[in-house]
Amino acid sequence: MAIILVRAASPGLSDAVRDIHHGSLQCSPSLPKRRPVPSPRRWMLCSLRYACLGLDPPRTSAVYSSLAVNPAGEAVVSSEQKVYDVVLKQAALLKRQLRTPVIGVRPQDMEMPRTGLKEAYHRCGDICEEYAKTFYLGTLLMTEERRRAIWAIYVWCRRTDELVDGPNANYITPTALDRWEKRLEDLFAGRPYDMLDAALSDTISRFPIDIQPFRDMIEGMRSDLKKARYKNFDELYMYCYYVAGTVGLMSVPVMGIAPESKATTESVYSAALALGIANQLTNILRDVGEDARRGRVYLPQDELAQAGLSDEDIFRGVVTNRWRKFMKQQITRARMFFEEAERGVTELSQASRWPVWASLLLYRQILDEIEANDYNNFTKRAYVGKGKKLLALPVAYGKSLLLPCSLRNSQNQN
Ligand SMILES: CC(C)=CCC/C(C)=C/CC/C(C)=C/CC/C(C)=C/[C@@H]1[C@@H](COP(=O)(O)OP(=O)(O)O)[C@]1(C)CC/C=C(\C)CC/C=C(\C)CCC=C(C)C
Ligand SMILES: [Mn+2]
Repeated sequence: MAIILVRAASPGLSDAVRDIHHGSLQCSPSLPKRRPVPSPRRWMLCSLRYACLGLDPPRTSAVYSSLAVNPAGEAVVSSEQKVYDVVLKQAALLKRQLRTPVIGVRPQDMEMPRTGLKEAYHRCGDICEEYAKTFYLGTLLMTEERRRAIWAIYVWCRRTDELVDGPNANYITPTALDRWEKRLEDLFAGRPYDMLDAALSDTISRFPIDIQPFRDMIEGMRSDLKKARYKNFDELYMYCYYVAGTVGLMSVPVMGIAPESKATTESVYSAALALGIANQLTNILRDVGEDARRGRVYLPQDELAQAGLSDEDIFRGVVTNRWRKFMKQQITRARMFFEEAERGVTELSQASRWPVWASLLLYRQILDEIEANDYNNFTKRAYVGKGKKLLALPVAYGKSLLLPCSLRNSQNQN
């Protein structure tokens, strides 16, 4: 049996990789079963996305409908529908837990003095500041408890990403990810392995956070280990949910919904999911050249083919009119997800809105920079300059003062 210790020293990100590499923890991951629930709203959204892009929705893929037919003629559930089921489940859990708060493992019950916990959160804040300075600044406006919780979640996500994207990525195996998942289960059970885990363990005892988005992020890292191509947008959507949509779902219970908001919990979760998807699509469009040099093409293969492009064009890295046209479509789609997300930000509790607006505005500007670079994302990294970054902060602050959309709409109706 594994003995789990809370380490006294403060570990860095690379320690996490080493720990799970040398650790002896095992587990058999079990993904929750998903139920196909056709939803007219999702169907409309998906078909709209295709129509606006001027793309033919491939008949063999399930992108534009909640239920579709695969090449073998079987009915399949689209990724958007599968993920929407997760959204519904998370929203239901949040509503239930807010009605009957469960007393979890409180910090005082854990075998770590309060000063240790303080130090753990402090370290999470430092890591967050080091890796995501603007976002860290935004969190400073949040209440202390929420800010620390977001730092702890950020650090867990960053460590998870670092496993497959960091300097030791070549040594990471599916077994190592299984061990990371076992560690996750342990910290959810109040048995953190190190001090950074302890901060998250404390956070999940204070906020109604579910384990599923965390498990799903690890699943995304598993897929990164074995998959370097995406047949269509349906496959890419699932990947984006795993590695980024999950972040949105993890964050909502901490950020909180404004007490005056009239929006449904599901719609706020949907917006959070959309922001994660939008960010990840943007990240993929920014990093086309960098990813290609690692042998990875995240862009949907069928859409590349429809545009008369192939992997070879990407490896060659020459900006042609075909490429520009293709990129315009991809950018349009990413912007649609940002638009969907915008509606949800205003529904968050007032103090949480600023960092989310800031990150939305800043990340979306990367798309403008790709355009400004004449779509050369092969050799030029789209980068938002300091001036524009600084300007986004007061704009985000102004937006965070607006009343929730749901309230404005209901006032207009009265
Ligand atoms: C305020 C805010 C943004 C809170 C989220 C904080 C948080 C917990 C972030 C974790 C991010 C993270 C480390 C994810 C791991 C996987 C990963 C790296 C995903 C990519 C992020 C960008 O990273 P970067 O540019 O550094 O990429 P490289 O590694 O260099 O390639 C992603 C593109 C995804 C990030 C996704 C989000 C930040 C989701 C944000 C959504 C919300 C906070 C929900 C807000 C609520 C509503 C209602 C809209
Ligand atoms: Mn990237």
